[in-house]
Amino acid sequence: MMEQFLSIKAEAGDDALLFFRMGDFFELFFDDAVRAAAALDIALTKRGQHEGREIPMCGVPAHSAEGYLARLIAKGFRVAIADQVESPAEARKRGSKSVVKREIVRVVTPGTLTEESLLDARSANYLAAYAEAAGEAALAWCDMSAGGFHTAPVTAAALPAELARLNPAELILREGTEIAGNWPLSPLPKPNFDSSRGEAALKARFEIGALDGLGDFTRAEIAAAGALLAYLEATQMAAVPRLRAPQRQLPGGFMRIDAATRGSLELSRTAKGTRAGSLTACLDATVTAPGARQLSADLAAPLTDATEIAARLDLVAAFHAGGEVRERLRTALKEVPDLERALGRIAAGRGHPRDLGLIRDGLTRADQIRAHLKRATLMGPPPMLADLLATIGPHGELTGLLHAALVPEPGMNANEGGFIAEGYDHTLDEHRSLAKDARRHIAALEAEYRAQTGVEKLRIKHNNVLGYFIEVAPKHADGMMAADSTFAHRQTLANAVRFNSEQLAGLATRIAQAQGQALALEAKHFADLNAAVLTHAESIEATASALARIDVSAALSELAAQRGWVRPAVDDSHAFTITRGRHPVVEAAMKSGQFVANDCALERDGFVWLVTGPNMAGKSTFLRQNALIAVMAQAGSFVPADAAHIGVIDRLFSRVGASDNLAEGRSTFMVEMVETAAILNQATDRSLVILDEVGRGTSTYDGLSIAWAVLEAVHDGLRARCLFASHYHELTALEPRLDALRLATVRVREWKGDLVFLHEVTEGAADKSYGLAVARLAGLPGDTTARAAEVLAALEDTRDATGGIAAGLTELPLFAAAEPRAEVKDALREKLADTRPDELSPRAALDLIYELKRLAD
Ligand SMILES: Nc1ncnc2c1ncn2[C@@H]1O[C@H](COP(=O)(O)OP(=O)(O)OP(=O)(O)O)[C@@H](O)[C@H]1O
Repeated sequence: MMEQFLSIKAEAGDDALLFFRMGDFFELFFDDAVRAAAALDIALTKRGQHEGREIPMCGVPAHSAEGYLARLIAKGFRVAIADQVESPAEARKRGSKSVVKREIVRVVTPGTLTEESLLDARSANYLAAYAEAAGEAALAWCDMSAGGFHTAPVTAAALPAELARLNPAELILREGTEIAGNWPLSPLPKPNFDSSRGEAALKARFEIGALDGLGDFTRAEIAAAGALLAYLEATQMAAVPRLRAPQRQLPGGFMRIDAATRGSLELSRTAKGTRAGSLTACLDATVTAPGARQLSADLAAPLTDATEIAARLDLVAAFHAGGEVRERLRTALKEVPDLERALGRIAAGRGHPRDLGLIRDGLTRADQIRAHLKRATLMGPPPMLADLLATIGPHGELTGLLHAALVPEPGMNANEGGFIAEGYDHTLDEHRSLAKDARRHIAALEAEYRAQTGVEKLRIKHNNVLGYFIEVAPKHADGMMAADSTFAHRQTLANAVRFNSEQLAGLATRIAQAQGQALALEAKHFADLNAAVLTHAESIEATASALARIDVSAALSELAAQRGWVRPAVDDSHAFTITRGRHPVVEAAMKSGQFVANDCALERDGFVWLVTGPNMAGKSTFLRQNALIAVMAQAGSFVPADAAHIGVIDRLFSRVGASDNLAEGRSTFMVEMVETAAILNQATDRSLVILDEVGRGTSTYDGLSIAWAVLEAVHDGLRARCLFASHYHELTALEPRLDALRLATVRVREWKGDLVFLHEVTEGAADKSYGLAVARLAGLPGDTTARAAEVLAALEDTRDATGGIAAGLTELPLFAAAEPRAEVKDALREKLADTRPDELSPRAALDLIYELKRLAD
C-alpha cells in the first residue's frame, strides 16, 4: 500500500496535501501529515516505518471531511483527494493480498469549490486565468459553482483594476509571470497557455466547429480561456463542471474602478476587511443568494452605456411604483433556493438528492413568479421585464417528473436511499414492502421467541456489525445454549448474550436483498434524474439569472421606497448635479432626519470643487457620497438624493491622503503619490476624481506644492470632474486663476468656545482651520492645547511677516496673499495676566481656581 501511496503522492506533487482514503478515513502521511496536523490542530500519530524512519500520520473522518477541507483551503493549501475506486471485495477478486485501487479524483483549490459548506452563498467564487499572446493580454474567469464563464482583453495598466473588480479566489498564470497584488496564484507551465491548444479545447468543450460563433476573441483571450479549461481538467479529473460558453466583456462597458478607489470608497469591503459596513452590504436587500451575488457584481462593475443603465432603472422604477406587486414578488422570491449552485453541484457530479429537490422547488416557484409578474400591471411596462420573463421556463415537464419522483424533502446522502417517492416505481415499492414485511415478521418472531423461552425481556435488535440478532440478559442465556436449542450463540457481553436463529437469518437475508435491490434502483433513478436535470441545464441557468436580476431590481426598489431615494437621470452629457444628496451608508447608520443633505454641481464652468473646512466637518463624507451616488446610478439603482443628473462616468478615482500601507513596505507618502500618479496618467474628461487631503502625508511645504500641482493638472490637463478636499487654505488662492474651480466649504459655528458642526456644504472657503478647537473636542489635555495655541500664535506672526508658507508662490500668476490671521483669543491667559497673586486672599484664590477651571473647560 505504501508503494501505491508514494506513486499517487508523486502524481499529486509537493504543493498539494494528499487526502488518502482508507476505509472511513482520509489519512495523510509524512510531511503532509505534519503540515495538516498543525493547520487543523489534530493529533499527529505514527504508522509503520519507511526507509528506517517512522511515518508521521494524521487523519480525518471521511463523512466530515468537508469541514477540514474548508479550513485547509482557507489557510491557502491545495488538497488532492485520492479515493478508493473499487470496493475491498473487488480488490480481493484479484488475489487476497491485492491493494484496493485508489486514484486522485479531484484536486480541491480555492477557485474550484462547489460545496455549499465551503462557499459563501452571497459572493461569487471566481477562478481566473491571465494570459499573454500575440502582444496582447487577457483574462478569463469562471464561477465553477454557478457556471458563468467570461473573457476580457486587458492592458497591463488596467489589470490591477480588473482583478480588484473580480476579486478572484484563485488566479492561474504562466510560470514566471509577475503580477501586482496579493492574489492566490496557481502558476502553470507555458504549454497550457498556447492559444491553438486553447482553441481546440474550447471547440471540443462547447462542441462547435469554429469559435467565431461565440465571439471575436483575441488570441490572448483564447489562451486564457484554454488555460482555465486545462486547469479545470487537471483538478476536476472526470467531473469537469458544466460551464456556459464564454462571453466577452469589453473594457469600455464598465466604469473602471481601481483597487485603491474600491478600498477608499469601501465598495465591497470596509477598511477593516468586513462586508458589513460596505456599500454592497448597505444596499443588499436581496432575498436570494444569486440575487446577492448579482448585486455584488453590479456594484463592482457599474455600466457605462446610458441605454443599458436606463433599462435597469426602468425595472427598478416599475417595482418602485408597484408596491403591492413588489411585496408579493419578494415574498415568493424568498422561497426560491439557489438554483445556480444546486445545478453546479449536479453538473460536477457532486449533487445530492436534496439538490434535485432544490431544482424542483426552485423551478416550481419560478413558474409561479413568472405567472404573477405576467398578470401584474406595472408602470412602463419595462421592456427588460418582458425579456426576463421570456427566459423563465416553463418547466412543467421537468418539475412534473421531479415532483412525481422525489419525496418532499430528499436528504443529502444518495447512498442511504429513501429519496424516491412511493408510487414512482412499482418494483421499488415492492422491494420496500418486502423489506417492511420482513421487519413485521421479525417483530412477530420476537413475540414468538418470548413465548417459547419464557424470557420477557428477549429482544431482536440490529447493528451494523452483527446485523439482526436475539439478545437476552446473561442469566437467561444458559437455557438458550442447551444442546437441543434452535438458537446459535454469537456473542457474549458483560450484560447481554446474543444469538441467531435460522428463521431470523432467513428474514434478515430477505431484508438485505430487498434493501439492496431498492438501493440499486434508487441509485439508478438518481442518475436518471440528474441526467434529466442536465438536459434542461441551459434553461435552468437562464431562469436562475433572470430571477437574480428580478431580485436585485425588487430589492433596490424596496430600499428606494424605504429610504426616499430617487431615479437618477444618466446620459452622455458631462453633468454631475446632485440635489440634496446623502451618503447611503452614513445615513443608514444614523437616526432618520439626522443626516444633512448637500448639493453638488460639477458643471462645465465649475467642474472642480475645492472643499475646505475643519477636520470632522464632513468633507470626506461629502466627497464619498457623491462618488457612491455615481456608482449606484450607473449600477442601475435609485440614489439617496432629491434629484440627480449624471453624465456617464468612465473611470472613478478616489484617493485619501496618508492612508498607512506599511504592510506592503511602502511609506504612506509613497503610496499616496503612486496612487495619485495613476490618476494623472489614466483619468479622462469623462472621469470623476475624488481627492481627499492629497499631500498630507509629507511636510507642509511638499504637501501644499503637490496638492497645488495636482489640482492644476486635474483642472487644466485632464479636465475631469473633481472634488478636492484639503486643509491647505492657501489653495483657495488658485480660484481666480483656474476658471472652472469653485470653492466650497463645510460650515461650522463656534458657540461659547465650542465648535458646532453643521455639516452644510456652502460656497466659499473655510475662514480658518479650527484644528485646536477640534483637538480640544477630542479631549487633548488642556495644557497641550494651550501650548499649541502659543505655537500657533508664533507661527502666524511669522506668516504675517513673511507672507506665509505659500510666500514662495507669489510669482505664480494671480496668487493672492494668504488670508489674514484670525485673532487667537485665550480667555485663560487673559485672566491670568490680570491676576495679582500677592493681593489675593485665600478665599479669592480658591474662587480664581474655580474660575480658571471653568474657562479651561
Ligand atoms: N452631512 C452630514 N450629516 C450628518 N453628519 C455628518 C455629515 N457629514 C459628516 N457627518 C458626521 O461627521 C463625522 C466626520 O465627518 P468626516 O469624516 O467626513 O469629516 P472630515 O471633514 O473629512 O474630517 P477629517 O478631515 O478629520 O477627515 C462623520 O463621522 C459623520 O458622522
